[in-house]
Amino acid sequence: GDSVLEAVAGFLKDASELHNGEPEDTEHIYPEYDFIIIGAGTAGCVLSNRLTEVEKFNVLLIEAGDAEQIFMDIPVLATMLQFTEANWNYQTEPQEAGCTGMRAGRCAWPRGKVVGGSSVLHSMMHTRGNRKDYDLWADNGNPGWDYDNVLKYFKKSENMQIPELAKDTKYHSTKGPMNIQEPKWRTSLSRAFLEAGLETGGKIIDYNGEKQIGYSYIQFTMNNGSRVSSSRAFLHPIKNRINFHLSKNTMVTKILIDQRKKRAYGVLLYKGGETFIVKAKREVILSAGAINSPQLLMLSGIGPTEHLRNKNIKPLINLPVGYNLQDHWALGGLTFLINTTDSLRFESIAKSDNVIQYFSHHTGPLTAPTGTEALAFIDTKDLHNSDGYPDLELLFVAGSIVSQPAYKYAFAIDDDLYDAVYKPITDMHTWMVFPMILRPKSRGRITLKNNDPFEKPLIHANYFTDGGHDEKIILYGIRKIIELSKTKSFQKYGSTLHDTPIPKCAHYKFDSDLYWICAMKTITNTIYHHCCTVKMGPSSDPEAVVDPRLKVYGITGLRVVDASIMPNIPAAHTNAPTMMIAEKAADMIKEDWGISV
Ligand SMILES: Cc1cc2nc3c(=O)[nH]c(=O)nc-3n(C[C@H](O)[C@H](O)[C@H](O)COP(=O)(O)OP(=O)(O)OC[C@H]3O[C@@H](n4cnc5c(N)ncnc54)[C@H](O)[C@@H]3O)c2cc1C
Repeated sequence: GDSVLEAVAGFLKDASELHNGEPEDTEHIYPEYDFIIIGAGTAGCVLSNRLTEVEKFNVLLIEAGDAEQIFMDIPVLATMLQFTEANWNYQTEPQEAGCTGMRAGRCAWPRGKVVGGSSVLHSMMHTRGNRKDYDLWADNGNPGWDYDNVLKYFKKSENMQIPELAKDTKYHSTKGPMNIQEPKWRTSLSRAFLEAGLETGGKIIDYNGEKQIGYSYIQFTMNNGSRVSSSRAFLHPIKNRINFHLSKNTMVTKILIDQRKKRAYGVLLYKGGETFIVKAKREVILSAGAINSPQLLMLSGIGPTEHLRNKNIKPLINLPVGYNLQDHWALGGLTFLINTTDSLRFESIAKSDNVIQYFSHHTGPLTAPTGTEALAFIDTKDLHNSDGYPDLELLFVAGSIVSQPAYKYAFAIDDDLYDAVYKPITDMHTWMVFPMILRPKSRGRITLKNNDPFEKPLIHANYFTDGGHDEKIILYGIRKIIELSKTKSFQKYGSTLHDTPIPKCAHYKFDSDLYWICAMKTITNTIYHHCCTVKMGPSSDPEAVVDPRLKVYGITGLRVVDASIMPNIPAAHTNAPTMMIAEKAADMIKEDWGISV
């Protein structure tokens, strides 16, 4: 077997690779740079890499959080990271319909506050979305964002390590910095999910290939069994570029704007107890993510005039910043009990043998990303069209809320609800599927609580406020999952629906449509794809904040490049689309400064 010594050696090697690989915290920040990028998240890391390819550009990347740590790379620990300093720890405001069974009626919205941003907390699922997502962006007045144009940017990041998929060179590449793998270890239940899909008329597909409808194991942003954050893929390789500085533990509190020229000329920073100004010769680029980017714009006077006045901020440019908030969410409690021991449970993962195996060889159950193993994309309006446009995703998990003590806290589920419904099955082997809406019609909003940059903004998720469309999609998903549970493939495990009703919904007949609609509004789970709060659109679009080249309307020297510019949420987990946005933005920025791409 593997020796403890071998594991210790492996651990030390991993730790020093990470420590020596991440760019250092720059000691001397210059008074001026060509470009200042705010936020070292998914987008900020990609941009920093691509812009510093041009030797005459110098770049300062500013990150509020600290360095990435070794335990953050262990895939099975992903959810635990939410309890560290690396999480901004946001919560939604109480709302009329969703999240009512979560603690104080608030859903937890974790976001990465660390070098690598949310790509350090995320579950590493790599999905691009559908051709129609991007064709629609283009049709709505954003030339250059159609699928044929963005495909090359999806490919540019990618280093596809799954051999069968790498052969499809029209859709995949092996030349980019971001490794894509299948995990080295998975439960047998994930195969049951795919087989159940086949039994009920589905197909197995590469959802990042030509067509998207069907069932698949998940492709992950992993290398050799551990996480690849955006920082590992894009910042580590540029550690020694002399035209690149990274400042960690540094908050941008304001974007500075010359009011006469209407030009962004720098940022106000807070680091180590000091406040100071750094100027940008060419551009300030905001990549602080879908919650912090709108917050920082509003703090700087760019936003809805009335709202800014109410918060004692001098309005400079009236734009609908913070509106159009979109997300993917699901019923989080649809649990099936099994009569075998094949699910992923915390106590069986956290065994010393597994830990030793992980650090010796990067294999075993610690390489399983939070138990999410397989998925299906479904077009509920055109079921038999393999080239359809999915509005529903089924996200299979080889466990459930009872599989790991941390889940209850991560999802912020109310104690009484948990005790009534889940405590009785705490020790059982289970699986679940998130019935996840992909193209919601409900729209939320980010607002400021006040004008203090250290105060959290307010998140109005507004789930289920669209008059009934969104709940029907999730309901369809619930019915489909119950159908899958009854197939031979899942009956091999004796799968049965956990049927203890949620007390709040117990006045409806269990398993009736009304019961499930009540359940989804009670145990509402975000899938963490917050986006769209700084919408890209043509000048004729009253909701647009940035133009199709991602420049903020009415001002020069300021772009936004991150998940907040998406006009509509794609039918995808949003990390890969955010990398694509940053790859494309880098080319646009180079072009605009006379560099041929
Ligand atoms: C728990 C979780 C699980 C997820 N799972 C998946 C998944 O499996 N697959 C997937 O595709 N997507 C997933 N996502 C979503 C994905 O991670 C995000 O869509 C993506 O990382 C967004 O990138 P971004 O660049 O827009 O923002 P971020 O990556 O969040 O980067 C923003 C950065 O800006 C920094 N920042 C913010 N404000 C300031 C300031 N004032 N000054 C300085 N720095 C600042 C932040 O600290 C952060 O590092 C998940 C997200 C979470 C939170």
